[in-house]
Amino acid sequence: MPQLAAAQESHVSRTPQPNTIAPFPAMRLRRTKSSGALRDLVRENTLTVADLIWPVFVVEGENVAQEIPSMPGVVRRSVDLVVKAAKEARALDIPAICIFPYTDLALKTERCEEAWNPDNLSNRAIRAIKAEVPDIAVMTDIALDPYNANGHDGIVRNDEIVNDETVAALVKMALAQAEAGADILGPSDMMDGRIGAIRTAIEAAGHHNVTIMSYTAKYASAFYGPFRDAVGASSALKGDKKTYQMDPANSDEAMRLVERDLREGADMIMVKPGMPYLDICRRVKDSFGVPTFAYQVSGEYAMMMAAAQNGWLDGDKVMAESLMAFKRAGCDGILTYFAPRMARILAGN
Ligand SMILES: NCc1[nH]cc(CCC(=O)O)c1CC(=O)O
Repeated sequence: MPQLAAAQESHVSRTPQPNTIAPFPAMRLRRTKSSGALRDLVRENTLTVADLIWPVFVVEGENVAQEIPSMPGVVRRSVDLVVKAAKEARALDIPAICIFPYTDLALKTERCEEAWNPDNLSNRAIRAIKAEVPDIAVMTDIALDPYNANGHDGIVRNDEIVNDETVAALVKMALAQAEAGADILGPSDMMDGRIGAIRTAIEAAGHHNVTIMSYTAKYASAFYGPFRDAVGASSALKGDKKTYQMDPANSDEAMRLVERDLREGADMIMVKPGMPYLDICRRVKDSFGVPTFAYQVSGEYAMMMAAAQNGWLDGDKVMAESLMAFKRAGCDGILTYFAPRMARILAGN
């Protein structure tokens, strides 16, 4: 068991002691289910709008909203419309928005220089949001894939994703994002040593309050397919990401990664994808008691939307149930494309 403090939060599960179970009919577990009021009283977890982080896709242009066929209801927005979306999100009390750029093919290179361009699409979006909606937290993604001719999260040399050179590039990318005004940096690259390197660099640059939410337990998953369409990385990617993202068969390894990232300076930990990895969320929360987040990824969103569009599932209900499941699993918050839709329902409209 890692040495970091054991979790004491209310949402940590506790097993009832055997002597609290009375024999039937002294105990009828249906009693506390017998009305809405009673169910409200005994509910163990709550989902609120404060739990939601909204991932949005940014594209060049003005007044542009492009549909993404594999993510019904999600669009790529030009910077002006991203600012508008941030305003809407803030009006709904969504605390954070996360920026993902769709990069023009012409800007994708093998050295990925566009990633740390202070005026790249992502950094322009961050600046524009912070200028007009200063009280929404802006989260970023740190990985080279949107800028990489190879589609990989790291620099590729002789068919290898080279770790240390990639970390140096990620540090430059992180600094440019912090400089643009990002509140939460989200390293999603899965290189070794990146959290420590980024933390050291942003401290040295004076960004003491810039937080890091590490994509710590990020699995090599087939559930990212629609996202890669959304950011235009599907066609670029050669091979797979198994030499850096986690093996879906592993769970102990995730605990080692969490401990490492916390020691290197991560403020918050993320598990990704979400629904197939709720056991990992629970282990992280129980073992470390630190701010724990899950990313309900594009493929999870696409599955639910496809079934709802066919009339096979009730879209609103599966959305709400799936998000509550993250709270039950110990998460403090969820990155979800459903954020505005869920927020509207939580607000009662
Ligand atoms: N490193 C980039 C990144 N950041 C978030 C996602 C996936 C998000 C989603 O599927 O919704 C990915 C894709 C990948 O690793 O291939």
